[in-house]
Amino acid sequence: MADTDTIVVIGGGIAGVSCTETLSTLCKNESITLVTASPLIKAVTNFKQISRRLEEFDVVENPSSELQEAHRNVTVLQAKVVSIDPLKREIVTSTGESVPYTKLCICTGGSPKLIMKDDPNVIGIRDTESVSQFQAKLGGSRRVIIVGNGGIATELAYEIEDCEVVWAIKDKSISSAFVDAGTAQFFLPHLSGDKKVQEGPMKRVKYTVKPSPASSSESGAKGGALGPDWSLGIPMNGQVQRSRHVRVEYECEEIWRTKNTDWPVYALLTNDKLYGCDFIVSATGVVPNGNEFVTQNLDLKLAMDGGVIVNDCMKTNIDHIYAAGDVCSASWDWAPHWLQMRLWSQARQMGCYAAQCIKADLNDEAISLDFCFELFAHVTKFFGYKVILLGKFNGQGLDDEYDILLRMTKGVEYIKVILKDGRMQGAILIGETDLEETFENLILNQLDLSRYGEDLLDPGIDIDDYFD
Ligand SMILES: Cc1cc2nc3c(=O)[nH]c(=O)nc-3n(C[C@H](O)[C@H](O)[C@H](O)COP(=O)(O)OP(=O)(O)OC[C@H]3O[C@@H](n4cnc5c(N)ncnc54)[C@H](O)[C@@H]3O)c2cc1C
Ligand SMILES: NC(=O)c1ccc[n+]([C@@H]2O[C@H](COP(=O)([O-])OP(=O)(O)OC[C@H]3O[C@@H](n4cnc5c(N)ncnc54)[C@H](O)[C@@H]3O)[C@@H](O)[C@H]2O)c1
Repeated sequence: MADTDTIVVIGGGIAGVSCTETLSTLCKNESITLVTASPLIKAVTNFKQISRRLEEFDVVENPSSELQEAHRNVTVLQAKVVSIDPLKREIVTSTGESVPYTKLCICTGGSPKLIMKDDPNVIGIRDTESVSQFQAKLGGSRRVIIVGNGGIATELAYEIEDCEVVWAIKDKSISSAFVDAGTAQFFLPHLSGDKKVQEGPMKRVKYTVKPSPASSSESGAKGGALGPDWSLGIPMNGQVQRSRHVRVEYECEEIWRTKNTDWPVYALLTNDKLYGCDFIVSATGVVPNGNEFVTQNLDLKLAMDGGVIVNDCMKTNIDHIYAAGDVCSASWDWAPHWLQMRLWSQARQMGCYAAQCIKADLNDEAISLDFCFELFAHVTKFFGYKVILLGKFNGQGLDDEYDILLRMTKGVEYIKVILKDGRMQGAILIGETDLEETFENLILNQLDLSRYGEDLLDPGIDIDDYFD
């Protein structure tokens, strides 16, 4: 049970845990209570900075006792929060327990935005439980349809084996939530045939689930979102031995489904094609759990995407209440080369920064926006390749008034640079290019690169020598 001077954090995902750990270090004399619906909580381990902005780390799911043991001023309460009373400054859990707070940080994540809720033939993937459900269904399947064109769909299209895959996308090219049509071309050969054999170690974050006696979450609440490398070590095999092949249906949506004796479900696409399949994966994005606590009492302002609006101090519109991670919408004036994407790295950064803001607030100190929000930087892996996205990597917000430099070696690497008025605005680096550090600097320092022209990507020139 929390005492009266407690900072409360809601949510045991990466945002909530990062916030709690940072608070514990910064505010040694305060007590901190993490209230989470899930029995397991996330932890970042082996954190390494692979460049100034790109982070490498492993992620584990631990029993909450480990957090309490490591941080003496932290108490973890496994409970679902059902309401927040900003006047009494307390939260109430589903078991009726109330916990007072001095400061509160909402880190309740998001929920999969499914094309059809409550249809057993349509599943989404968010947490460990939903992956188990997916694996079990896939094991007995001959054909699945993937709907959606973002991170999850891209990973599944690569990972699923021994099962026919139909990938139905609204766009003209695959993986459009991350890359443009030109870059997607580089990945197309990997939709069929053997998977890429990894050469050497990958600079990439890793996800591990530690076995724990605890298994069910409170009141059916979902666990934290899966993250980096969630699919590694998770066999994704169907029931028919066959070589990998993904059939992509472009520019269509799934509009209607029915049952039949041959297949558990038939899906009609807007291009008039009808596919029978065993089940449909809806990998169609995330809705922030922003409105979960909105009541007459708690008029939390939400953005158009459903996220809780936060300012550059991670504060919501309600006094003493902060938000971080997938649940929030960053509503400050973004730096020219930053954008919000609901990603693991941003959830961690926002959680840590929210803690710094809370500490500053408690001590009446000023705080300025953390430098991690100066440049968008994401490292991931698609189709077996390391993928690094920097700055305005797709020319976002540049109104098509930019130049593109490209370098591509089929099956090895793909480099795309976005330039405006000769200055680098963003880049996509696929493969082991080792250009991330130099490009980060070039985006941040806005050096005029006009005189280098295409030499900028000439493989015969050691670009580091130019700029370091
Ligand atoms: C399949 C998958 C793969 C992904 N892969 C990547 C990747 O490769 N790279 C990457 O950067 N990002 C990836 N992401 C995104 C990343 O996982 C999320 O952006 C990040 O984990 C969000 O963290 P969070 O703490 O904000 O929210 P969450 O992880 O969703 O955590 C929310 C927490 O709040 C708790 N909660 C919710 N409501 C309540 C309540 N009322 N009371 C108490 N507790 C509550 C939940 O139980 C949970 O513990 C992936 C996501 C998925 C689903
Ligand atoms: N490697 C990575 O970095 C990685 C991997 C997996 C997931 N994630 C993150 O996890 C979260 C969830 O992943 P996700 O793939 O579900 O979301 P996403 O936001 O990456 O992609 C959602 C996709 O679904 C499409 N879509 C939306 N509604 C649709 C509809 N009705 N019909 C057809 N298509 C529709 C969108 O156009 C978009 O292409 C995201 O925040 C994502 O960034 C990241």
